[in-house]
Amino acid sequence: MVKCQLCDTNPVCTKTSDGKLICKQCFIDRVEKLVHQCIDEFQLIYPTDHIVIGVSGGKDSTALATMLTRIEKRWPSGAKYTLVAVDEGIVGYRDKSLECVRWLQEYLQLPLEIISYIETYGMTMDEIVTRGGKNACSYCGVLRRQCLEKAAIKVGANVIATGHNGDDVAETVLMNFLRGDVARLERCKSLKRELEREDGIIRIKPFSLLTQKEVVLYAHYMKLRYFSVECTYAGTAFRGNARTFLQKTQILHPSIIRNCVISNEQAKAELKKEQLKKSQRCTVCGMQSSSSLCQACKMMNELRNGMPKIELK
Ligand SMILES: Nc1ncnc2c1ncn2[C@@H]1O[C@H](COP(=O)(O)OP(=O)(O)OP(=O)(O)O)[C@@H](O)[C@H]1O
Repeated sequence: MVKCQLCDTNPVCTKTSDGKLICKQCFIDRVEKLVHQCIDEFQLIYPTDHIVIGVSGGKDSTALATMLTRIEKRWPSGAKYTLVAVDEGIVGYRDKSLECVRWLQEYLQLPLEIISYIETYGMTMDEIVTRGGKNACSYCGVLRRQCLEKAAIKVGANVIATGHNGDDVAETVLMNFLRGDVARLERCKSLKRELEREDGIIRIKPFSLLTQKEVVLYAHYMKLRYFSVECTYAGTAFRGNARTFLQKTQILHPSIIRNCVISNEQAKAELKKEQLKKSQRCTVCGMQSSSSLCQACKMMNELRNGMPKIELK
């Protein structure tokens, strides 16, 4: 039996990105320390925070909620946590993944808030798709983001934590870079805590420096129950290219994900005045918006009037 290079006791289970052969227990300990260090170094969590963790039932957010709960026990910060799940109304997909969310709530014993598109917008995602419009992900991205904010406001939270991992962030950085979208590159900086909006809701991505592989292994070794089926409406044309490139290159250079995230973090963007959108309140729903009508209200109006501007693929 080859023994773990860290504890010299248990059998080896995996190889770290810096080439160490380690056991299951040391792996769990190592990634929890990495995420704790990231939270600490970039001051992502304050003792007075009430954090809602966006949980979809998928591997990333299931691992995130589990890890934040364990980190809080190992290195108490005093922050408070609530799970929030958005039910987009996708039959055969979200209803199944919500079963995993309910399992997670039992397992972690945290409060859970479920917010749905039907109660918020009067339409399910399935219905939005039948009414046509841009590609489904564009609608879902805007509406889900707003639902998470509404739920955070409802429970009195000031922070939203999501399970985006290093691969997700690096894909977004690469896509924005290839599109030449400097304003978006600036916005996808994931390792700084700053008041993004006037209503005080802060967004944090504590898994930004973990690779997808590390998250999957963590969820596996921790025996977490999660839903691994891809969304019925997933459309990933451009993102898919960035993903394939990063995954292929990562085999030869394991540190590229981390390097990509950190390089973008440290790069100083030259933003033109017109790229800096001033935030105001939507005149219809009152949520934060860059114009007098928020993107969610605009989309819902178009859908209700049968004139979606965005094509569904
Ligand atoms: N329906 C939802 N309800 C609440 N939070 C969500 C929901 N969908 C996504 N999120 C949040 O946004 C993050 C990124 O979502 P994305 O759709 O890119 O899925 P993912 O990378 O596969 O993550 P996961 O494995 O957690 O589903 C998730 O980790 C989660 O924190």
